Amino acid sequence: MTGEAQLPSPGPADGALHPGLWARGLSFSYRNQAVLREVSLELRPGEWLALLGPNGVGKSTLLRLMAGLLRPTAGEVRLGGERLERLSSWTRGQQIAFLPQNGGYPEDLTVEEVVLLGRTPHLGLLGRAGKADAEAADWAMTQTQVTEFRHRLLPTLSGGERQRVLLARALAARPRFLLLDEPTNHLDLHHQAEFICLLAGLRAQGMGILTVLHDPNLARLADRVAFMQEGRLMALGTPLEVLQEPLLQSVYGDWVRVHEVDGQPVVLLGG
Ligand SMILES: Nc1ncnc2c1ncn2[C@@H]1O[C@H](COP(=O)(O)OP(=O)(O)OP(=O)(O)O)[C@@H](O)[C@H]1O
Repeated sequence: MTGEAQLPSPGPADGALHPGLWARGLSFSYRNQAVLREVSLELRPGEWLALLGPNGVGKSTLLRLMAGLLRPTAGEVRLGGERLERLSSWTRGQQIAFLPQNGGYPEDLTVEEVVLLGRTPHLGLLGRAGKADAEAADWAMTQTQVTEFRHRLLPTLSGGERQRVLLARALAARPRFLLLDEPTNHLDLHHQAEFICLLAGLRAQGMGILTVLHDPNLARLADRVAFMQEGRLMALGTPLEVLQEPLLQSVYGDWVRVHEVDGQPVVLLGG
């Protein structure tokens, strides 16, 4: 575990040194409320990085900054060495897909049409979807098991079904980096397990995935875990390094217990 992340020095070789999506010294305020303070972390290609922390510490804000949807008040985000704001929104959208926590959704489009919206950054000026776009949407619907709903409107789906459709929309862009804010909300245990398998397949294809989660027992399945508290990165490392009882108790209270089972941390409430 590295504790508070060190700022790597910038330079012309950044792209080679940091092929991932790299936040460096990020600070952010909403009006006068400082929400993030000097956060540095890199989402590497092919890894699953889980971001944990209590409510309101700035996790969603960090994801929005890394997606280029907010501008930092200090620090920067780089994609393969290039500053995010130097890239066009098309290029950004092709490379980084973002699933918001409570994003709205179009109520009058079918599942298939919503998933195709994920292809927008790849469409030309005329905005017409072609064969490659249809294939990418089909692939995304298959991955998230929503093909059977393809002709239904979103309001007619259950919360978990809709969550999978919105994940499919993000996947349809076939991005290099996928930023998911509480993607397992509404998912039953079966679909959580399917989601974990899906992430394994995507990582094998080189996709870097950053998920905000509240369940440490899901986060322990990630390659690395980042832990935030009060706008700062408190810990970054393997699940075993980060999911330690003293850290979790200091943040969540004494009722949190961490047991090691087969070399894995298992987090329980009470007893
Ligand atoms: N648009 C906004 N305007 C003003 N303040 C905001 C805005 N969005 C978030 N905040 C505040 O910024 C802080 C961080 O919010 P953020 O949503 O990033 O936290 P979070 O860690 O994702 O929380 P949670 O786990 O509850 O989703 C909170 O205090 C929140 O009230």
